[in-house]
Amino acid sequence: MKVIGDKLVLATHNKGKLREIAELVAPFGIEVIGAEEAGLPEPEETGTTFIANAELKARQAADLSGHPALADDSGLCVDALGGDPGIRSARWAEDADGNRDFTRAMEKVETALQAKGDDTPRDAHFTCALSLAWPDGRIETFEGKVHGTLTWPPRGDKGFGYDPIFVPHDHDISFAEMDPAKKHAMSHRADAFRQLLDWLEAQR
Ligand SMILES: O=c1[nH]c(=O)c2ncn([C@@H]3O[C@H](COP(=O)(O)OP(=O)(O)OP(=O)(O)O)[C@@H](O)[C@H]3O)c2[nH]1
Ligand SMILES: [Mg+2]
Repeated sequence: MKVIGDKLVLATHNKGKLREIAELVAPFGIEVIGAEEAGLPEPEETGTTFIANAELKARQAADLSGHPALADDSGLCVDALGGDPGIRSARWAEDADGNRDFTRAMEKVETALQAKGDDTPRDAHFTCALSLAWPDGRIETFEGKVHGTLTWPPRGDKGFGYDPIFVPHDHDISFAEMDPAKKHAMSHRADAFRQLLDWLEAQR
């Protein structure tokens, strides 16, 4: 693909995301390198929006690696919790030592929802900002979403993160019970990726 070239850094340290993005990129025959493989540090996510954090991760990776870099900032936004955990979705899973445990993070979400009362709506969405940065300073960012409801207890062992409690609209199984190809066809990440592809197509 001409605008990208033949090498793309996937600027994420999250193995679940890395697997999903590599699968989305696979049909285009571009060689991908993960952030760890490229020896990139994990930047502090100081932005206050998904877009700002995706852009800072992509910019740092492109500058340090000298290759175009694609970064993803994403999270679960729960309506009744004012959009939390939102951009702090990874941090909600961390203990005092910074180790992540998503069983605990899902329990935190459920506890916060139950504290609001039995009739509290369980609507939620995932957001994903994908940012593509080039070493020459160009940057393009796209934001995708998928809406659904939260189920309890967690169901399924596929996917990653909060997938076991998220049931997308018009479905009755969680993202973690779904065949990965099916999640890829409808996820927030797939939505953002489709917009990125449309933009790339228009550049040719
Ligand atoms: O169930 C899920 N299904 C998904 O499809 C999904 N996408 C994102 N998330 C969660 O949202 C946070 C992102 O945080 P985040 O963007 O900072 O990523 P991260 O810190 O894990 O890696 P990096 O890309 O920053 O290196 C992390 O907690 C993820 O588990 C998801 N959870
Ligand atoms: Mg992160």
